[in-house]
Amino acid sequence: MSSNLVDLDSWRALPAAQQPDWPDPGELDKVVAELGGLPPLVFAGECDQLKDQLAAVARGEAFVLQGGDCAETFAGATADNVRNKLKTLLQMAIVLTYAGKVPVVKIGRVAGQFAKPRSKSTEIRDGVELPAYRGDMVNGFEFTPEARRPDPWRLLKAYHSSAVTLNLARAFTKGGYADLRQVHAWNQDFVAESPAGRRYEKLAREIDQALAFMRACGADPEEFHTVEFYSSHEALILDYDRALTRIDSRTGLPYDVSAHMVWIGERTRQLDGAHVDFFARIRNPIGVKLGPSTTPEEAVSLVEKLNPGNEAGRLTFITRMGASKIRESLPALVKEVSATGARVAWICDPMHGNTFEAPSGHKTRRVDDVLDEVAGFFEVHRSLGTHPGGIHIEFTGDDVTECVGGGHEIGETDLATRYETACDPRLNRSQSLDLAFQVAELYRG
Ligand SMILES: O=C[C@H](O)[C@H](O)COP(=O)(O)O
Ligand SMILES: C=C(OP(=O)(O)O)C(=O)O
Repeated sequence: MSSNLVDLDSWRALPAAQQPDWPDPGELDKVVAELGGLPPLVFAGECDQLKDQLAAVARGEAFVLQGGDCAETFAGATADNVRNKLKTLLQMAIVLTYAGKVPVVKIGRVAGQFAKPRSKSTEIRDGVELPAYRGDMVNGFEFTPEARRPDPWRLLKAYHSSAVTLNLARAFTKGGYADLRQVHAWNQDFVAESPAGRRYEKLAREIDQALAFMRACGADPEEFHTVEFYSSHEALILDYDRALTRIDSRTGLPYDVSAHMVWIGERTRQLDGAHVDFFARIRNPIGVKLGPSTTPEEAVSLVEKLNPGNEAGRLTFITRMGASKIRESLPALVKEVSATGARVAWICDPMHGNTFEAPSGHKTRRVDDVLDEVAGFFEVHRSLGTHPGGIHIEFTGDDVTECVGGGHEIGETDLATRYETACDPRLNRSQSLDLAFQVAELYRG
């Protein structure tokens, strides 16, 4: 067995946070063996293409739009859901590209985002205590002992749901749906009812005119007809991502081919932990979430462990500080990491530091806080002369009522109207477009 493969299992000797308490390890072994024989979901060469694009992001030449569900569900792997999510991502990307005048790297939180770290390992309702829901990859959302019992066979279902989702995403992005001539079509069901939709429609008309002019000049580049779209998820359940880690036939190097990009979450980025060890050995572009408690020394140590060769595009820091903390917590991290000469892309997750519980008991976020954290992210990087490289958001293409505020002024008492998330509150389509317009203005400066 090559040294790479042997190294790939060294994480098993280290503490691994947030792992399910599988009732029967023997069943897990059977699932892992079966997963290990299944085809890759992505090609290592595509991972390298994304790495090149993230290198451009780190140089300030491109901008990341990374987003999707907080937690994907097996039931959500449908054509309508994938199309609606993609449609919103494409609309946001168009706004950023046209209004922000910057190439946009489109990465979905899709086709693998089926596992969730939790603040508490159990949940109590009316005196009944059950294991917390950890995502469809682990257990069921229903509050029953049967549903909440971790089931390793769900790992296989997560693989197949990921394959279905990725297949749909590839079909939509390469098969004409993402053609720029659809720029109005993506908005048809939206424009009348939403201020953001009407604002988008004005921009779409300008784009149409620009496209007509380009065609009249004889220009009709392929980039107008398809888009590059990449998959990503938090590689939380290491048995899943290890089983889908394969040696690339071109380079002899290991890639986690469950997705183009994977990231380490805020709760699993321990320097001496299993996740950092595993991530240090795969060659994908990788991300690490950094919360307000991150010290500059930790950030520098993460660079040293995860990208000792200072490979361009390899490492992205996804900061999730909270609107009230970003302006004080981010500068020292950026300064210290930049002082080492590390080639790191910095993107902002304006969601996870801004969660609170509404009086109704729903977890929610204020759109104003989301917008303010992104503004703070740009302010810090502009003041330091570094690059605000992108945003990482939880959104849906549906008109859910999960985050308060935005163009439709959703109030805390409206949350129950259409609260559908399996874990954390997501921006709805209108709120997502509002965010894209603000980011475009911030990017232009
Ligand atoms: O998405 C991130 C985490 O999985 C989530 O915020 C945890 O939620 P909890 O604090 O309700 O466990
Ligand atoms: C769990 C997540 O975020 P964090 O690790 O930053 O809490 C997430 O992005 O789903």
